[in-house]
Amino acid sequence: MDADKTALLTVAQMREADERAIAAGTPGTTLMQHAGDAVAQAIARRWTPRPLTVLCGPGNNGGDGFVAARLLAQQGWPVTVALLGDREALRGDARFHAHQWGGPLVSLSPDAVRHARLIVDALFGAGLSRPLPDVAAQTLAAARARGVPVVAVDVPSGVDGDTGASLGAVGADLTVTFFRKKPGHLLLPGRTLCGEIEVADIGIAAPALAALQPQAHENAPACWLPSLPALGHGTHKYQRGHALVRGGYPTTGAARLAALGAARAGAGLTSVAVPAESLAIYASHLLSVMVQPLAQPADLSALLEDGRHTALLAGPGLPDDPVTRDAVLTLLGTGKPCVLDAGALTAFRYDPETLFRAIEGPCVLTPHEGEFQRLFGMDDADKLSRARRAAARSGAVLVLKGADTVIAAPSGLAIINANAPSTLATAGSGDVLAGLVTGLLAQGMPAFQAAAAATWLHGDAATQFGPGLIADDLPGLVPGALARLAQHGQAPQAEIS
Ligand SMILES: NC(=O)C1=CN([C@@H]2O[C@H](COP(=O)(O)OP(=O)(O)OC[C@H]3O[C@@H](n4cnc5c(N)ncnc54)[C@H](O)[C@@H]3O)[C@@H](O)[C@H]2O)[C@@H](O)CC1
Ligand SMILES: [K+]
Repeated sequence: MDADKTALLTVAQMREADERAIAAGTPGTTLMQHAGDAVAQAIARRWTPRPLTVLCGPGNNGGDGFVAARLLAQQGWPVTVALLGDREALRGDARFHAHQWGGPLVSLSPDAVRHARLIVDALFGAGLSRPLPDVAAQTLAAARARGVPVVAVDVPSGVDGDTGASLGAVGADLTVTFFRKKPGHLLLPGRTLCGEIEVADIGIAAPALAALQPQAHENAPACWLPSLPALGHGTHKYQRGHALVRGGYPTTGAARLAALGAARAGAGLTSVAVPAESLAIYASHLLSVMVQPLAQPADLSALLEDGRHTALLAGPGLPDDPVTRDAVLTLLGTGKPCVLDAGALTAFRYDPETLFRAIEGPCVLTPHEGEFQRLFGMDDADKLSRARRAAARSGAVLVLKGADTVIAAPSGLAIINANAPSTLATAGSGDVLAGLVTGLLAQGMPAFQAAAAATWLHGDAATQFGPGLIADDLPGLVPGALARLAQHGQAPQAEIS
């Protein structure tokens, strides 16, 4: 897989890709023919012929629907088209293909799906910017209520391709989209509404992608594999970095999970610096991780003078108090790669600018939604925009966690992760993630790539386990996830930038 395959296009970029392909000599009617053909083929691969109703809208999405209807009818499927609006009102390529349709044509209404055993939703594409018309929502809902499978063209109508927001979408079992996915296929609730997603080639030349300069990607090894640390013959543990985690007390499990994450990600040495009174607790549960007692919070500065640490983590298990603030500012003051999570973020809720000013070296912030809002404030923008804005404001790489984790760099480059099973919704799983990022940073991986790779490994580790997963299991599953990277083949020439 090459990184181009992971590109996500905005609605505007997809329109531009269509226009470029047309300008380069492929007529719009041909692109639409290919799009409808891809939908028909995706259907024929999954279902045997049965009564099919194709719901067509007033734009080009509807045009794709007319093509799919014609091709499936030619293969013997009993097909009815239910049109929103008037055939004579259609324009351009859609008008052309609508006039190629000679089969039954009815007006869109819930009645139109009464006898259907499969529905194609070609009402609206990813660019819809106003709520789905009532009759469209009602017709789709009527089909869903009867349990009839729905195949969406481009997106389930009502899903915003840029944000994943629902403008009254009902959802589909299969979504066939064209050329590349859009962010809305991966961001919630769009991702859930899409069902299975198939990306079809409709004849837009791949080099067109470079001109579009995509700024978002779907997380996959191709995005970061070339900068994943590799072991060579004779590698010494001191060449694999030294991760330091600031542990807390009385909450000790979080930092221990994080430390194990850092070690499993491949840091040559991992240490936890802990309040002296908790030394025995940490030491009795960690064998391969070194435990360093701090008699005074100020001892952290002295410990860091040693200079051999290559990445630093604070947050898991720390309270959001002044001691944590000081610890964070001490870590950031070294200029070394830092990861801040949980209490280390919330400690700056009343004064985020102090934190942002202190961020100078490579830094990764890993908030969940609550921590994000405490630090960056409430904002009703979509998740991708919020993560990008927060990265630009803080100067750090943002990992805005959730089932659709967004990793954003201050430059605006972003990666959306779809590789996270819901079993990760368990206490402590974020601590392990913070540790994985730290372990990769410790080995010299750049912050954006380390954040994306850690998010991928975290999800892939969980995927190997299944139900019943707890955070304690995760560090031990990371080696399997690392081993599976080999299946992604040769590293591509260039990762995203
Ligand atoms: N040549 C191309 O541009 C290609 C486009 N393709 C298809 O074209 C789609 C995009 O086509 P369009 O840009 O025409 O978008 P849509 O098919 O989503 O249609 C938008 C049309 O609906 C109208 N509209 C929007 N919201 C409405 C509302 N709430 N109520 C009533 N009318 C509303 C708009 O004024 C516009 O006429 C893609 O999703 C894809 O399926 C594919 O055929 C590939 C080639
Ligand atoms: K659609």
